[in-house]
Amino acid sequence: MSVPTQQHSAPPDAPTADTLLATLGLWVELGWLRRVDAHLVRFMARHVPEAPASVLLAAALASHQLGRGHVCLSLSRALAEPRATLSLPPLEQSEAHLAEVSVALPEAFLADLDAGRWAEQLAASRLVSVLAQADSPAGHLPLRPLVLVGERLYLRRYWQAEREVAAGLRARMGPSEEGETRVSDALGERLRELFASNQLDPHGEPDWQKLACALALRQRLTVISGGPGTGKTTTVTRLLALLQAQALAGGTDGAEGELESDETGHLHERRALDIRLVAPTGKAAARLSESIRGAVAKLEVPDAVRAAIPREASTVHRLLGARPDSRHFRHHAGNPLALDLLVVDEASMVDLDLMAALLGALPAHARLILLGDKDQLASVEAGAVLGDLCEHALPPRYSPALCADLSRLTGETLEQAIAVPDGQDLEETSATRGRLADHVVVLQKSYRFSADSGIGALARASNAGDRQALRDVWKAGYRDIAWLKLSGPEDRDLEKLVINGYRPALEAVRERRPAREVIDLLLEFQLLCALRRGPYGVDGLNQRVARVLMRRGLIADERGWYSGRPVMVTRNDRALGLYNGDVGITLPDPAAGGRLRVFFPVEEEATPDTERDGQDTDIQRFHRGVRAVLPSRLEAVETVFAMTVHKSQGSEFRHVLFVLPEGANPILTRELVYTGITRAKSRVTLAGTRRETLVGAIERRVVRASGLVL
Ligand SMILES: Nc1ncnc2c1ncn2[C@@H]1O[C@H](COP(=O)(O)OP(=O)(O)OP(=O)(O)O)[C@@H](O)[C@H]1O
Repeated sequence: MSVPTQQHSAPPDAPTADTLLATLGLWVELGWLRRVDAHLVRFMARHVPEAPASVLLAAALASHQLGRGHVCLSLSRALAEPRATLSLPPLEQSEAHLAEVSVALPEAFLADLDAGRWAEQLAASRLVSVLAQADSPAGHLPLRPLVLVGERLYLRRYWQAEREVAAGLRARMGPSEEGETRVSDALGERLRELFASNQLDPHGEPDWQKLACALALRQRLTVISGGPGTGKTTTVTRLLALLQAQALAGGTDGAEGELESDETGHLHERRALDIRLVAPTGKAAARLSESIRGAVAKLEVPDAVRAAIPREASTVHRLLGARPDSRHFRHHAGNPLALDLLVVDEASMVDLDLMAALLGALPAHARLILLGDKDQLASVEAGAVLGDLCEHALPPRYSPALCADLSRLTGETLEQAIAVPDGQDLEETSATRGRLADHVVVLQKSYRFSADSGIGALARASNAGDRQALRDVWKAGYRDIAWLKLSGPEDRDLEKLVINGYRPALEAVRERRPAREVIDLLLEFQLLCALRRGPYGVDGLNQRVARVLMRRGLIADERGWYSGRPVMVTRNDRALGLYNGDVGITLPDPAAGGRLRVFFPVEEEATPDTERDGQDTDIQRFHRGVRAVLPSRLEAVETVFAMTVHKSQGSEFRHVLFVLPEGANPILTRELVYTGITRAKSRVTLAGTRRETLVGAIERRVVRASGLVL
C-alpha cells in the first residue's frame, strides 16, 4: 500500500485530491476519521472531479465534526489547530508516534492557506453554496451538499436544521398572531400569592423563581436554566397552575371564587389548556413525571386546577410520533401537534435535529418552555441549543420595558443594573440578542444541596473552573464527598465500593423481588466513567465488575445473558419503543416459566398499593411498572454496571462512584466533571490515580461550533 508520508511543513506542490482521498482512507483505518466521513467525500469527488484537496478536506472535516457534536466546521479554528479536527487519541499525538505511523496530517493539505483563501476556494466549488451571514435570505441558494456561512462550513442538512431552529425560536419571540397579550394585574396578584411561601433571600436577591414564572406568563418562549434542585419543576408547575386557573375561568382573570361557582366538569374539560410534558429520554421523562407529581402535591390551588395539570411526561420522540424505520415524524408543520403549551425538560440533551423537528411541529400559538442545565454536557448528537440560548444569560440583562413589567407582576425590585437600554445592547451582544435575553432566566440557588453540601460545593467549584476553590472543598471535610486514590485499575477499595453499591439490587434479584423494585434499587448506586476505552473506561470496568460480582456470588455468570445483568439500549429501536439510554435489568420472568427477560420501567402513574391489595397475583406484582422484552430482540444493548457520564445524563443516583482516567484527555472537560458530579443525589466518590487529573479537567471547556443566531 502506498502511504503518503508525514508532512509537517508545506509540501513543494499542493497535494492532489487523490492524495487526500488515499489519506482519508488511512485516517479511517487509524480511527482518526469515521468511515461515513470518507464515504461522503469520495461520493462528492466522484460527482465533482475537479474539486481540489482543500475543498474535499473541508468536507471531510465538516462531516467529522458532526460526530463530535459540532454543527459545522470553523475554518479559522481548523487552521489554528488542524490536528484537533480529527479524533487523534491523546497518546497518539506525540511526534514520535506520528513519525512512526507515517501518515499525512491535515496541515499538509492546508499549507499556504488562511481562512479567507480557504473560504474563496470553497466558494468557487460546485459543492458549496455561499451565504454571507446566518440570517441572510437563502431564497435562491443553489442545492449543493455544503453551505459556507462566513467562515463556517456546514453539511447542508445541518445548516437547514440550524436555520429552522433559529426561525422557529425567533417566531416565538415576537407577539403572537393575536397580538401582544398583557398579563393582567389580577394574574400578577395570583402569581404573588403562589410564590408568597418562598423565603426572602437574606442577601436581597430577587425571587428568580417568581420572575421566571412571570416571564413565562408574558410570552411564548421561555428558557429556564438551573442546576440540580434549583426549583425548575416547582416553578413550571406553578406556572401551569396559573395558566390553567386562568383558562378554566374562561380565559378571563376571574377570581378563584368564580372558578369554583363555575365548576361543571364538562366545561372545565373544554376550557383547560392542552399541556404536554416531554423529556429527551425515557428515564428523564420518568423523572420529570415523578417530580411534577411531587410539585403538584405541594400546590395550594383548587382541585379543578390541580386536576388540569398533567403528571405524565413522555419522550420527545413519542410526542412527535416517531415511526419505525423512518427519520421522519408523524407530526410536522403540515400536521402540527394539538397542544397549547409544551414543557421540555433536560433540554440540554435535545440535539439540533430534534429541536428543529419539535419546533416545526409546534402550532404557532403554543407556548414553549425549555428547562435544563446550561452547564451540563450538551447532546450526544450535534448541536448545543440550550447552551447557545443561555450563552449570555448571566448576568441577566433585561430590557427596561421588561424590567418594569416584571416588577409590576412580581412586586420584586429589579436592580436597574440588569437592564439594557431599549434598542441598545452591551458591547459584545447584538441588538437582536438583547431580545433573546428577555426570554432566558437562570435559577442559581439550589434547594437540594444545602450550604453544607459537599456535592453542591464540588459542583460549584468545578463549574467555575476554580482550582483553589476545588482544593478548599476537599479540605473542608464534607461528609457527602470523598476522594478515592486508586493504585491501579484493579484497586481493592474500588472493588469493595462497587460490590457494596450493587449488592442490594442483586440480592433483590436473588430474592425474586418485583422487577420495578430491583430497578429502583439499581438507581441507588452507579459507577460512572469519563471514557469508553482504556483501563478506566466503561468497557474494561464493565468486564472487571462483572467478574468481581461473580466471584462474590452476586451474579451467576459474567458473559451473555444472565440474571441480574443491567443493560442500556445504545440505539433507538422505534419498533420496540426503546430509546438510546433506556436502562433495564435481566431477570427470570415468572410469566415465562422463569426464562430470562429484560425488564424496562414504563411511564405510568402509580396506583396506591391500598387500591391494589389483594387484587394482584404474584406475576402481576412482579410485572407492575415494567415491561418485559425478549433478550434476543434487543439488538443494540450493553452491560451497564459502568456507564459513561454522557449516557448518564437525565438520570440521578443516590451514590455515584465517578472514575477518572489517568492523565489529560480532551474528552475530560469541565462540563463532563460537572455533569458526573451532579448525577449524585446524596453521595459522590471521585476515584483516580491523581487529583491533578480533576484539576486539569475543570480547566478544559467544550465550545461547540455552531452559528445559531437569534
Ligand atoms: N423556593 C423554594 N423554597 C424551598 N424549597 C424549594 C423551593 N423551590 C424548590 N424547592 C424544593 O427543592 C426541591 C427541588 O426542586 P425542583 O424539583 O423544583 O428542582 P429542579 O430544578 O426541577 O430539580 P432537578 O431538575 O434537578 O430535579 C424540591 O423538593 C422542591 O420542593
